Amino acid sequence: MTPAARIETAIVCLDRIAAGEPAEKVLTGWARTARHAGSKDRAAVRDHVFDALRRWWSSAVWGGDQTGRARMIGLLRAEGIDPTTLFTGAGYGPDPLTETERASGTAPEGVDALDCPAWLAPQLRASLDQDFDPVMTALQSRAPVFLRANLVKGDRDSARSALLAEGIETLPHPLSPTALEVTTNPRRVQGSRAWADGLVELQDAASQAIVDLLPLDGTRRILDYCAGGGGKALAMAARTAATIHAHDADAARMRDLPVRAERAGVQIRTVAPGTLSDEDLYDLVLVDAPCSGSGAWRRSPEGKIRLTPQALDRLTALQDRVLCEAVRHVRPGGLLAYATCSLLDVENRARVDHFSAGRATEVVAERHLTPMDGGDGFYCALLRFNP
Ligand SMILES: C[S@@+](CC[C@H](N)C(=O)[O-])C[C@H]1O[C@@H](n2cnc3c(N)ncnc32)[C@H](O)[C@@H]1O
Repeated sequence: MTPAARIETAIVCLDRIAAGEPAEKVLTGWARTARHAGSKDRAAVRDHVFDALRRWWSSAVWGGDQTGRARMIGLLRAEGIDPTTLFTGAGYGPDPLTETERASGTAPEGVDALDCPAWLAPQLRASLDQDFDPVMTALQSRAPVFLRANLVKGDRDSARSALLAEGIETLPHPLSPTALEVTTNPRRVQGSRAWADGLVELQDAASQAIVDLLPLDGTRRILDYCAGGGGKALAMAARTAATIHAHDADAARMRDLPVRAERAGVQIRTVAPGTLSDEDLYDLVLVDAPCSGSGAWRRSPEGKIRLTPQALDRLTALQDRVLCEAVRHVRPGGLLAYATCSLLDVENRARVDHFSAGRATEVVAERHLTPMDGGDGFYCALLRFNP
């Protein structure tokens, strides 16, 4: 595919996404039928689409309209590239710009320039304070690729050397003693020997830092109540000999966990939803709660355009419910860790305060991370239950 043809394909995908179809479904649907497209074409189309999602509002203002075509024109203008060099109509590329398109489009201002959903700006501003502008700016760019060195199989240096031998360069990242930032060939990681042998796992550095915060020494039984794919359960298992149980309301989300645990050389027992009883008590229960994902909008930018006030209300109600369910499994004197990848106070400290009201709990540690720290935005509070 020519560079222009990749842009034309991204335009078609963006129009379907704007009409409500999920981005992943649109991209995989296109890739399945596009026999002429090689792996570099697929990656380039995906990058165009995700760049436009991250810059949903600014690209539309630069391009002068809300269409996929205007957004791609806008992205090029924002990067200082004259769109007429690619919009020529040649080689399955987009048609030349009309007179109206040439005359339209301006530099975005205010929340549009930051690609912040206008309705959410007051809440994000209040939550982030003076970091609002730099965090929103950071969320307009792609996320770095991070790995977690698996301490069961070696240390961070040995993982680095093994990756380097396969042409993958990394740098230690200060957010966690296990974090490596991939600086060359990130797309090779999952085909590498180091990954297949379980020396490293793909995991955001902030996610690793949240696990570092958990006091695992001295714990015998840990419940990961919202385990999902098990990223945090695996990171905990690499640091402790405690028994770890992984639970999720949606059992299908834990489907790959046994294979991942085997690759990592750790043991995690999955617990089917609905099978935990009130007698199942743990020293530590982690609630990595379903949330807006606003801290991870670099990685999953579609969330930024789909979130609505109603969806946020539903999420905070769900967070309250999950906390109430999970606390039944904390032993007296045990710990409950509440985490989200959200930047919003309403999903973070406000939920902890709401939950703690009238309960004999004490917040013993709390951490807020934003993309300014290098990884995703994350929040974690550690609560002790006084018997
Ligand atoms: C943020 S994700 C977890 C990510 C995971 N801990 C990781 O590190 O990879 C939140 C998870 O909560 C689960 N969930 C939603 N409602 C739940 C509930 N009532 N009880 C338990 N899990 C729930 C979702 O299915 C989802 O997998």
